[in-house]
Amino acid sequence: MASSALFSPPLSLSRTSTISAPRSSKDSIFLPRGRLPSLRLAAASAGGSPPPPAKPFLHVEDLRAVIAETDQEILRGLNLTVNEGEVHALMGKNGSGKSTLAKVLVGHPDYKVTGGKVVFKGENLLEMDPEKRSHAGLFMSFQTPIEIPGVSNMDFMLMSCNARRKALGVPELSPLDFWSFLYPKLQAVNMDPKFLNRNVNEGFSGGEKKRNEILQLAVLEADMAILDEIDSGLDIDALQDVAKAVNNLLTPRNSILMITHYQRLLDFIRPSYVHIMENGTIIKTGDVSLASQLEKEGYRSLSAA
Ligand SMILES: Nc1ncnc2c1ncn2[C@@H]1O[C@H](COP(=O)(O)OP(=O)(O)OP(=O)(O)O)[C@@H](O)[C@H]1O
Repeated sequence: MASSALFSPPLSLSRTSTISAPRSSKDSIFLPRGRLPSLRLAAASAGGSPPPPAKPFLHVEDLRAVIAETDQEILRGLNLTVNEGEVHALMGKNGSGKSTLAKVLVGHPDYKVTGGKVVFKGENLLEMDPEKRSHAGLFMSFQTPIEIPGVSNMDFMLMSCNARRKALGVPELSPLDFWSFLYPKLQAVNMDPKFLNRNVNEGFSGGEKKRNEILQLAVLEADMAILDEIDSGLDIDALQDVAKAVNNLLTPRNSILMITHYQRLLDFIRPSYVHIMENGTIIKTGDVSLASQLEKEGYRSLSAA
């Protein structure tokens, strides 16, 4: 199976077998995800019943990983917890290990885990093969999405969708049913249906590839999406379309870890937390103001060194 099929992930069929249409028509681009923690606190201090405790989705503890071929260590004792319903942004200088973390989490064979643990929805993620991770609800959108010559986009999405349904014991969709399932998602991503007849990502522009990644995410209904620089190569309209589509997919029961270099993405998809990575570990965590500080003062102001 093509690697992107292995790493492109799954849906939460446990909660619904279809993705609902965009929640709000009038552009939920600016959904206040970043306010999740403070809303919890506000509810508690207002004397209402305390909100249920946050449910950990992804728990990474002291994670160490090397490049399989050379044994060069890239992840050096990384800790991270993403709870259900949260959006986390991961920032950091070039080469700090952000994409490596993402690829290690989905089980990319270029890397070997040498220490630590990763629990995803209560299960040991590191014991699962990449396909099982996908079926468990983990999705990764690659920084440079791969092309799959000879496989039409439509066939690829239908196969990926039905592979997960099969794994979860949910009835597979016929091509006709799949079209009804897919059409609102195409609209949410503002993508021309003609891209479905082309081979996966073949000849797509950078922006078209990113939209296609988000369409895959919508089709697979992942519980947790790791989005590696979905903003790179997008013009401002495409960035807004993609951000809007991502926001429309967000519910209180799924989570996002998005890797980015730029605050502008965080203006559209508001994170609950921002983490700064350096030299294979997270050196600082804060709210979205960390990204503003970076924008103004650069990484030198935050460096652990
Ligand atoms: N498969 C590999 N083979 C060789 N070196 C690798 C491999 N994967 C990662 N590296 C190296 O590991 C380091 C971290 O790379 P990674 O892509 O994770 O950084 P990043 O923080 O995502 O960078 P950027 O912001 O530039 O995308 C880099 O020095 C990179 O060259």
